[in-house]
Amino acid sequence: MSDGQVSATRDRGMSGNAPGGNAVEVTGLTVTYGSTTVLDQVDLQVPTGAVVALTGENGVGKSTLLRCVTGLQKPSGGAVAVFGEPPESGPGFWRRVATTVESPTWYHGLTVREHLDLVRVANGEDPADGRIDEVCGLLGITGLADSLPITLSSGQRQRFLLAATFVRPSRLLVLDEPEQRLDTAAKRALAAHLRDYLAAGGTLLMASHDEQFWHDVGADEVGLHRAEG
Ligand SMILES: Nc1ncnc2c1ncn2[C@@H]1O[C@H](COP(=O)(O)OP(=O)(O)OP(=O)(O)O)[C@@H](O)[C@H]1O
Repeated sequence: MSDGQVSATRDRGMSGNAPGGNAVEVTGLTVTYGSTTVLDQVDLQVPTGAVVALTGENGVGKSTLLRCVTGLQKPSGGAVAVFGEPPESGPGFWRRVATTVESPTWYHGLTVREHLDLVRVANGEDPADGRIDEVCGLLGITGLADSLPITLSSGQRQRFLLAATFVRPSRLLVLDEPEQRLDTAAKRALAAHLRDYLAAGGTLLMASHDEQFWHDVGADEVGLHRAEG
């Protein structure tokens, strides 16, 4: 491969033939921007119920890979399957997959709580069933319920983004550096929540620069590497 291309290396053991099948299966994924190849023939399997952390230097293509997995970006080549189907194959996809890969646009004038109510209702769930309170509690944003998103600090906004993701029903979480901008206690709480999500049968694919964090979540590391010249 030439400079600017990457390969994926599984640094810890992970079978591509899990009994429950693969929640995510990426085969020969290639992404080019003009004459620059960012991802070149990348393969990745995330077995159902597993947790994988994509790691690697800035610009190596982690977010690009995650966008392709969620169907938010069309690859130049290769194939992606999520629970056996191409991503974004219909509204049902977003009932199974929740992601922070693209930040949503917030509605001016709606509070944190009102946004979370909206997400819950749009997904056919009861906003008063206690789930929002539970998620806000674990992320430490209960006291921000009446705040407008524009008034939040960067770390508070990250907690809010995670909350809006966690109140959606999902079987697969695709998270882009979920630990970013969080303080130490919030990172620990987030890691504990993600472990609970996995214990309940969920699958997690994330990008992360924080080794302690992805160790705490119990992730298998898959390193993306720029190829030598
Ligand atoms: N729309 C675009 N047009 C051109 N190049 C792009 C575009 N989006 C991303 N890139 C390039 O693709 C490469 C991979 O970007 P990506 O955001 O996937 O990296 P990353 O591994 O997630 O980086 P970081 O660790 O900094 O978040 C970078 O060199 C980036 O400049």
